[in-house]
Amino acid sequence: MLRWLTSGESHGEALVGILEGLPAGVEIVIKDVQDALARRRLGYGRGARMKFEQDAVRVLGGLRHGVTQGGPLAIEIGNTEWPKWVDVMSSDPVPDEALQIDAGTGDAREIARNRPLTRPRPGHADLVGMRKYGFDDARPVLERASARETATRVALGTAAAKFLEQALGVRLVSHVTAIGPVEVPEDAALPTPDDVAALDANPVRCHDEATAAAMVAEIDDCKKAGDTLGGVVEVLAYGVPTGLGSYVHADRRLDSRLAGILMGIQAIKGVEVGDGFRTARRRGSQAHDEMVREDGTIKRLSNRAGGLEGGMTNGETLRVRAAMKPISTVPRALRTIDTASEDEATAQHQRSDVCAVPPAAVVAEAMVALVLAQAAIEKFGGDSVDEVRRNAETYLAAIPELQR
Ligand SMILES: Cc1cc2nc3c(=O)[nH]c(=O)nc-3n(C[C@H](O)[C@H](O)[C@H](O)COP(=O)(O)O)c2cc1C
Ligand SMILES: C=C(O[C@@H]1CC(C(=O)O)=C[C@@H](OP(=O)(O)O)[C@H]1O)C(=O)O
Repeated sequence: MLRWLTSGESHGEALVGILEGLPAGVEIVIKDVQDALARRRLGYGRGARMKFEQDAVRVLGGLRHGVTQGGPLAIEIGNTEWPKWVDVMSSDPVPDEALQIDAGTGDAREIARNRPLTRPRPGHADLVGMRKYGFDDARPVLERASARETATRVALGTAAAKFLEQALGVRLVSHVTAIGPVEVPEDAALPTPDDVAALDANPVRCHDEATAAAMVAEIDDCKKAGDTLGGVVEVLAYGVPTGLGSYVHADRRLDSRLAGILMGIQAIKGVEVGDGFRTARRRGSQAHDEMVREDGTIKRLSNRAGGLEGGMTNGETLRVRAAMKPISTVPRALRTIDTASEDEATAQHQRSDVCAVPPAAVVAEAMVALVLAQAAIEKFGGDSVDEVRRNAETYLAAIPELQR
């Protein structure tokens, strides 16, 4: 069984992630995690914080000499913003004076940091979190609801992706298919693992050059207007063995597990598998993937299902999409209320991303890697990479000739 947990706040000292159940023998070095985190920081439209903060990675357990040992993998990502937040986010109580900055002479940013947040921002967890956990300050809500936490998911997802590649030859690709109203044409070629370096280098992680340029222009336009944008990301997994997931029960279906995990990313509001909602508008003859036998093996004439039938991988490329809502902290401040008075208010905005769709693609890729690794370990078992590989080969070799 593969499971994971994350802990930590956006402006706390560090985030921590634990991945338990990863087989021994996965080759991974700290630089792999740093590189993955660097990819998550990329993207045109990201806010000021991405420019000055670094992800300070430490591996605290589970890895020895660049090889996983079978025990829980523990990764710490230090927030280099921490020195500014030592008092506000202190785990031990601090004297009141530590948080009181002179309103006349103090630094405006510091005053804003220290003051209780009583103007909940529409689109964020602020108001409901205050009600639910009994806070009169939205600070603790936003600290944990923040997508800063996705850094930990990407770190853990890196280990899952290394396992998938080394044990099964699976390779993942993530890209952006829409930013606001600007979309990649429906018939555009899908990126492959060979395109990953070019996607990393593209400012909006888009495979189609003309669309990428239009996306950048849309972000510029939106920024000028004091507004924010969402979009759509797609994750592709190449080389996934057939038979991960199951049709026998709802919670064992791989499509339900992928949808759940992708919806668990902050700001994701919809998930599509394969052609997704477009399939619903087609007739059956145009919706499914016909099979023919070619050179002794089964070949599909299309991949509209996105590599999933009956909640199981069918051996075709896995293809899932996630739709992200526009960033909630809108510079052109939205109306809100004040929980400390009856005054009308506008939501606080200091700094924020205008568009975080490119990093959301990297986060979605990490989440798909974790779910696929989990499903692969369930299907094949094994305590080491070699054992998982052997078990997978034996299973695949036992599939009757006429079903291959
Ligand atoms: C990679 C990433 C970066 C984000 N950056 C911001 C940001 O800078 N400002 C903001 O208001 N929301 C940002 N968000 C979105 C918020 O965290 C999210 O809208 C908020 O948690 C509420 O969304 P929910 O209703 O889906 O939880 C980001 C989301 C992701 C995935
Ligand atoms: C720090 C990250 O993303 C943050 C996610 C986020 C939010 O509200 O979700 C708000 C912003 O942080 P702040 O409010 O401190 O400016 C982003 O920078 C990150 O992705 O590493």
